[in-house]
Amino acid sequence: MAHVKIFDTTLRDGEQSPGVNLNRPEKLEIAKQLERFGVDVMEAGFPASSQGDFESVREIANTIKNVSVTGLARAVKSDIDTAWEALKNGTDPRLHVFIATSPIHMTHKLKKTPEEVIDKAVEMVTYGRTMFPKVEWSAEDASRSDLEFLARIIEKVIDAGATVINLPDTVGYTTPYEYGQMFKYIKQNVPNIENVDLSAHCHDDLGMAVANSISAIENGATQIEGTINGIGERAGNAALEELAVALKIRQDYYAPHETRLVLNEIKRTSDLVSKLTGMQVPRNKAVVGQNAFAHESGIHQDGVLKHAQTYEIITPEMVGVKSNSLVMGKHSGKHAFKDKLKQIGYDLSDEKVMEAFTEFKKLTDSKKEVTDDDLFTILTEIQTQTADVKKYILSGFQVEYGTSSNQPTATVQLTKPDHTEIESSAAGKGAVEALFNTLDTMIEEDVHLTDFSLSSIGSGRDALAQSNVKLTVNGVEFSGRGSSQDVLEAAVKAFLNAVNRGFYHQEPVKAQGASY
Ligand SMILES: CC(=O)SCCNC(=O)CCNC(=O)[C@H](O)C(C)(C)COP(=O)(O)OP(=O)(O)OC[C@H]1O[C@@H](n2cnc3c(N)ncnc32)[C@H](O)[C@@H]1OP(=O)(O)O
Ligand SMILES: CC(C)C(=O)C(=O)O
Ligand SMILES: [Mg+2]
Repeated sequence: MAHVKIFDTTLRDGEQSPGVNLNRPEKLEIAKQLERFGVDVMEAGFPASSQGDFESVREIANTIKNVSVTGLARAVKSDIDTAWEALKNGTDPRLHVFIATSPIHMTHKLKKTPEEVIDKAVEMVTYGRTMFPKVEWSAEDASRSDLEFLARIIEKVIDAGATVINLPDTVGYTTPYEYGQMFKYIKQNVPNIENVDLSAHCHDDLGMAVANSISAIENGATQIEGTINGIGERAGNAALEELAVALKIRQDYYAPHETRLVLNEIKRTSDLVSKLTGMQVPRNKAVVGQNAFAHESGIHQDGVLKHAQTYEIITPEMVGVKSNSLVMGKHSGKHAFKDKLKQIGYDLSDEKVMEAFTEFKKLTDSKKEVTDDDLFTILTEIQTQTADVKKYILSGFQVEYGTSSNQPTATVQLTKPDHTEIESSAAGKGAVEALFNTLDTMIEEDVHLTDFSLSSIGSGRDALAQSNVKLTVNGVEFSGRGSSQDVLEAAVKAFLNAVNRGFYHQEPVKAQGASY
């Protein structure tokens, strides 16, 4: 079997999704899960882009031991120096340096001639290799580049020491046939290409990212870059879970290519990324959507009952979808609880286990059966929350509303970042709007709501509600999430979570590298 290496960029290109802003504990939690999932390389961020990103990349590189951690850099010396500072203590540090090679990018964005771009690429790869044992070089917008030029620059950067050559379809423009032909051309026309890994990086603007990635594999790519749930810049990147399952299910066709991903970690990885980024997975999404294994119509149900494979090509078990085991409840004790945490993949400090146990017990007072999904939600909150950061904290709220002529009115009590207690009231067309209007009057930053959603975790009247909010704080978009058995409380928590991220991000006196 030929091993196709998987380069995950959820924490870099994935985080470039508008409105997604992960804090340090959240990034670390995703990084740990990517390690369990078995990716070969993870791109933890773009260290030169901000102090927060630098700190996150450094912490991930220092923590993750079984995966090579990389960080992105422009063809700029100071970006490369910063990347080295962040990555140098990692187990297998590698640099990912890029420069655009298409006429449109070189002329209008970089304002450089093709020869200048070659010189810069060679200079920066050479420089990167003075520190990094491995250097990936990306030809940004490769799919719209001149092939002869591409071959020329690739040969030179390999001579300069690049160990991986990545050919991105940066704007999701190419088709599977064209993209495959580009890989074939490079294999045939770059004499030293056999010395390096050849990588594909696809975007999904025309819905072809996974198909393009597979075409690249068929034409010589040895590494595929993508993200969990396909999140990323604009329409996103190639969804790694789809790629991995496609290679597995159609191994009759794609053999000898296979990944080393642990397929039954797919569901947990997808859930974690979705929860922490606030990017909900569409119900009908391949492999991880809620409907991916649901059969609604009679003929299909009949077929599945008679023989599952009539309509089911992937089993839920293969990707780690479990039927909800409702074993935790009011009478469960600490031992069973700790065991359950391990089963659902959480390794918490003793202090956090106790915190989680208290939350769990609180929930069992009002909810008969606590599902794995409920626990996952509680644990994710606890594992990624940050203490000692200045923020708005909800003290309480009341809402008066009904369907008659009364206008819904909310009263909210908050503790402000400077620890003063405030209370305010406002009305709205509905209960949520009344609450959000009230919060608006209390928060000093300029806040505008751009998106709000509510969903239930599991089913039943007593299910937990999860809310996701996107809003702008002083013009910059932030997302927030909150969960509670009460839908209004979930909404308020999500609103404040987004505000606090914005507040922290923009606070001029924020501690360098602290998380929000
Ligand atoms: C295809 C991709 O996904 S590329 C990665 C995209 N990701 C991001 O941009 C997120 C992080 N980016 C950032 O935080 C900021 O853009 C920074 C810190 C990197 C740079 O910020 P600024 O210095 O304010 O520059 P700004 O973003 O406005 O412009 C980018 C500059 O980098 C240059 N540039 C772009 N790509 C490259 C490259 N690969 N190598 C060298 N220079 C580059 C541009 O030409 C422009 O230069 P100019 O200022 O001389 O015109
Ligand atoms: C930085 C590069 C690899 C990128 O994300 C792209 O070209 O899409
Ligand atoms: Mg990209």
